[in-house]
Amino acid sequence: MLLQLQQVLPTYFDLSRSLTSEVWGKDLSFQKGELVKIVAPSGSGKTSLIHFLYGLRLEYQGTISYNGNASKDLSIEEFSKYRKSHISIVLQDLRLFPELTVWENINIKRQLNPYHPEAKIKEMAKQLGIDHKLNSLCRLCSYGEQQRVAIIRSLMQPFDFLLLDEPFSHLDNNNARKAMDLMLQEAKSREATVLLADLERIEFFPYTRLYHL
Ligand SMILES: Nc1ncnc2c1ncn2[C@@H]1O[C@H](COP(=O)(O)OP(=O)(O)OP(=O)(O)O)[C@@H](O)[C@H]1O
Repeated sequence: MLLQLQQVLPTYFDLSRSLTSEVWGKDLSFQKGELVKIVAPSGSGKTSLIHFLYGLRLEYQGTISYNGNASKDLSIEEFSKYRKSHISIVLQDLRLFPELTVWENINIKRQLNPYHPEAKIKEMAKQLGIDHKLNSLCRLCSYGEQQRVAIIRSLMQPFDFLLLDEPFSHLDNNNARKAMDLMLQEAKSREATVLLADLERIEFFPYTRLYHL
């Protein structure tokens, strides 16, 4: 399993951005199992990069390919089918269903392509300290609780790549570490690559490769 970025640059960035960035405009490839940290100050394009990698937006020049297949060459349906088994994500804005419960939000994702049995939802919720919220509507949960819901939801499917956009921004260090441990354990069991884009302050991600955006 291989992820390659070739000369990727948002169409709305000046070419000069690739002179200072270790990612924009560069050729990079990531193998299965790598832990990649992308340090990205606000405004450097962190969310843009994560959206491009997940195929949510295509306003970039250059090529992003999974296993040699350029994602821009796939139709929306083809890429969405590919993601269901190969790429999972925690988006910065989470995109939970506010009118569904915590349990429902997680289980909807699980049912699309189950990697874990239903019982795992409760187990993970307990591990991250939100088991008492399983029957609450998501819109009534704090943002930090919702971040943990999005994290657990991302672990319900099979994946080779886990994309994380500031997943711990509303968590205290203790809860962030627990969430990180769970994600690392899940990634390891799938031999998956984790790509974490965040501000400098995440100290405890045991990255194998580090880039400045
Ligand atoms: N579609 C677009 N068209 C034009 N400019 C855009 C577009 N999307 C993002 N930008 C601009 O690109 C820059 C990077 O945006 P992005 O959201 O990727 O940053 P970020 O690094 O994730 O920031 P933050 O950490 O503050 O969330 C910003 O200045 C933003 O206004």
